[in-house]
Amino acid sequence: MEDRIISAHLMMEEQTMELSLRPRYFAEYIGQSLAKENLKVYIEAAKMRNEALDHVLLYGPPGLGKTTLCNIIANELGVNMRTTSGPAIERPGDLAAILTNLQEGDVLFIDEIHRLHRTVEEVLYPAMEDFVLDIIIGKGPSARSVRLDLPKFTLVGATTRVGLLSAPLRDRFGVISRLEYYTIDELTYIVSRTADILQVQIVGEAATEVGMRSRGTPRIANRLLKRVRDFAQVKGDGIITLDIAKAALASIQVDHLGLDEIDHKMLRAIILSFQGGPVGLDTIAATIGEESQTIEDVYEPYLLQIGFLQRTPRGRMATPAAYQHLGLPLPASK
Ligand SMILES: Nc1ncnc2c1ncn2[C@@H]1O[C@H](COP(=O)(O)OP(=O)(O)OP(=O)(O)O)[C@@H](O)[C@H]1O
Repeated sequence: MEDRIISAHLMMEEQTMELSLRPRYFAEYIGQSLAKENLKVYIEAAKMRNEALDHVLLYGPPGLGKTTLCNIIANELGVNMRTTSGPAIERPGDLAAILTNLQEGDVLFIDEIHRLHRTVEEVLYPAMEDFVLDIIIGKGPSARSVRLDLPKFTLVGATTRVGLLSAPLRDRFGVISRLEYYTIDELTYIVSRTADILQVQIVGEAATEVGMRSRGTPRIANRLLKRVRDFAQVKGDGIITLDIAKAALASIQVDHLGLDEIDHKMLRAIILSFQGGPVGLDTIAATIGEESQTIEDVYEPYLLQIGFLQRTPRGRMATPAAYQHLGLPLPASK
């Protein structure tokens, strides 16, 4: 019981920390210039017309700042943001309750929107398009449909899997933005900014080192920084130097490209157990004991991005660069 209370307390601490690290306005949101500049225009235009912003779909790998960007959209519009997620809305009635509680102009954020139930999705179509809700009252022959007007709201959907969105849902978003991996410079800046907020001193080279190993992802950059800070506190004098950063990152098994134990296990499995592939995702998942979905959403996109993995119709293949990174000899046939 006590453990549960402590872990709940820790979770709250973690969440509060997360909130304070989140940029609140565009000016603090680093990178993603294409998405950001376009959104600024659409927001400005919507404000000038005194209208709700068109619905926005944000997609890209986890941790790139979709939730953060949605927060910023709401802040810049000066409206409230309601947050929910695809799997949390179990029945059409749940969605109806959320929609009828919105105020004019509000932003409704649906994370993992690709996981909406089909029946819920159908309620969402007229809500997005005409701001109405069609609800069925009663059952059998006496059932009738009642139409309710909804306040004009902006739906911001986030997904790591845009391909899984049904075409009718995707087509109802007026703005579709893809978030990209961040550059090392951007991540260095994010690390320095977070260090400032956490009131920890970090030398420039150490910030770059953490940035370089963050797989292009701010959430990972912030997580690594917190771990490096622990090492600096316990093993050093609290200041994060390059040496401390390198030693800490080596201890937590994050290599110089940001690959961790699971990336290594996955690449080794493809190379050593399946001669470099092609091998199916489920087979890889079973071999290394990870969920296929986690591999597909979290690990694979970065390995594809850095050219260590290739997706072919017959499965995943390790590239020569992956062999080289792991120090494994390339077979003559490759
Ligand atoms: N552009 C940015 N500048 C500074 N910090 C950022 C930026 N984008 C994200 N972050 C930080 O990274 C963390 C993760 O961002 P966020 O939760 O928005 O990611 P996400 O893409 O919504 O992930 P998920 O889709 O998995 O929820 C946040 O703590 C935020 O502080």
